Amino acid sequence: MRLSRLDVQNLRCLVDVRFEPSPGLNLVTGGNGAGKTSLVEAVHLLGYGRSFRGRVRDGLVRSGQPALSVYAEWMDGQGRSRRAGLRHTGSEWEARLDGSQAPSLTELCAELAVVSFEPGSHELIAGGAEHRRRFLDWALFHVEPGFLPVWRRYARALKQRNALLKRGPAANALDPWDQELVDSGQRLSSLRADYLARLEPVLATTAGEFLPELGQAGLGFLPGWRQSDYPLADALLLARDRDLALGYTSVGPHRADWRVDYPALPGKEALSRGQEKLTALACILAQARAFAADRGEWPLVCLDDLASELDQTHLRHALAAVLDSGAQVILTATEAPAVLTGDLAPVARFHVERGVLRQA
Ligand SMILES: Nc1ncnc2c1ncn2[C@@H]1O[C@H](COP(=O)(O)OP(=O)(O)OP(=O)(O)O)[C@@H](O)[C@H]1O
Repeated sequence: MRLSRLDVQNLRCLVDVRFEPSPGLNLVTGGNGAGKTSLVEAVHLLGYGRSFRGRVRDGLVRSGQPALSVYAEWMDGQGRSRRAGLRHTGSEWEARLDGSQAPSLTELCAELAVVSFEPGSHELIAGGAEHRRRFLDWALFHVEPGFLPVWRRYARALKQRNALLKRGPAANALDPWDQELVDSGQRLSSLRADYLARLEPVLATTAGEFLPELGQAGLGFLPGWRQSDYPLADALLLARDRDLALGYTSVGPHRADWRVDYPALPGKEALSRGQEKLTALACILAQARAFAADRGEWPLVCLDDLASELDQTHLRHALAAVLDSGAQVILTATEAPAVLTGDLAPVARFHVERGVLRQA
């Protein structure tokens, strides 16, 4: 995946910016509030339909403007030129992919694979399970063609079941939706478990590069019900009275989670903030490596403000790991990190000031 052009209009402080990154390492420097993260958010928006700082309606559109727009051109793994554009008002959007109307944002996001590490990424380890489910489902969305239909079936059945639970129905009205949840949920869960099993050795290698002192990292999957005790159908039945009282479905794959285990530590609570960040970075890079192994090309790697998150040694390891693979990287920093002055890789330099980007 090689981004060659990114045009951004009216996204936070970026009024009208054109970014033409090189295929390798791109360093974007600028002072606080200059617009570095906004540039990375523009890339992320095309890859995820949202920012890592929230949804478009949460302040992504420049104040006083009706909509933002982002346009990108890139080369995919098969050497084909691709282009995509998105205009978003915060509530409504229109998107084009290779010159045609994109029927859904999902379709757009399936084409441009992006992984981002940013100052909030430690939430992947320290935050709620929704961060980790999103991480897991992003990977499956890109590498497992059967995932999206199953995920949609499950989400629809869950919505219907929850609506019935809120109304306090006759219990047997739940039966067809329980069956649908079981059929799609078991499949969803086994796709997630299989993916984590494939990711585990990649994570062990990657985490070993950053945190060798913690021993070999392992991954534990928590499917969202006590799978080792009973199947999902029984879990739903057993939870039915509680679900009726709560008004929502309390067990199932929508409550799934996963965790990173280190033999040297009793649990994730024992990680320092820096170790949380390094573990999150290892997970994100492992995910990108696993993506590359499946798809034959690396996703675009965005590393926002990485130098303020890591010490120089870890920064060098992280950049070397990504750049050795030939991935395209967008790295932002208030100042050029010292490790970039060595022989790491050729660097294309850009500078942003009050929302105006220029090649440095
Ligand atoms: N909706 C908006 N409309 C206009 N300006 C905005 C909007 N949201 C944020 N901003 C401004 O855009 C800038 C955001 O910059 P950004 O977060 O990209 O900075 P940065 O270069 O990453 O800075 P830092 O180094 O401090 O993280 C800030 O100056 C902020 O005040």
